[in-house]
Amino acid sequence: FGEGLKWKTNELTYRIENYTPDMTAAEVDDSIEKALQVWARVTPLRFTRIYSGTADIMISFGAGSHGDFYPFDGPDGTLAHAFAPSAGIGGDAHFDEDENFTFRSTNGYVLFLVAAHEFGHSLGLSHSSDPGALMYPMYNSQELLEKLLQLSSTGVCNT
Ligand SMILES: COc1ccc(S(=O)(=O)[C@H](CC(=O)O)C(F)F)cc1
Ligand SMILES: [Ca+2]
Ligand SMILES: [Zn+2]
Ligand SMILES: [Zn+2]
Repeated sequence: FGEGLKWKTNELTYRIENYTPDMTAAEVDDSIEKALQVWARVTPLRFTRIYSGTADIMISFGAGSHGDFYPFDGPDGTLAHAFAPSAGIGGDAHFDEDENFTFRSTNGYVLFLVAAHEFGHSLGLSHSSDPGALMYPMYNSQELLEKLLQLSSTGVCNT
């Protein structure tokens, strides 16, 4: 949505406003953190979690119409959406509560993958035509998951 904008600072805050019953809170926190780390490794950006007030990236789960002009569509179809950088709703990421999000298993959508993709939008990226790319608008989990995991795992070992 409105890609092409860029954040004016490298210090971004994020806030997890609510949780999905599909996973434990710790798994949601971990998926979000890892998804942000993927971008922190390839950009000068740093992400700080806050627990109240308005963060640059407000993360929430909702189903159907959830307060913006892009109501979700029930199970499958759109899994989530995110807004390009700007004040207010800019940068926010919404996840379709009607999806079954999982932590690592393949039955359902891996939240880490979906979040990493959505945060790409939150950072102003648009879609890639390369089917192996994270920003490819289709969810092909296995290949993406391996690619991201080794990416983020290498990130862990050398930091
Ligand atoms: C790999 O991560 C995602 C792939 C596809 C989607 S999506 O099917 O919800 C996508 C929304 C988006 O591109 O963010 C679609 F266009 F609706 C979200 C995350
Ligand atoms: Ca959906
Ligand atoms: Zn929304
Ligand atoms: Zn996308």
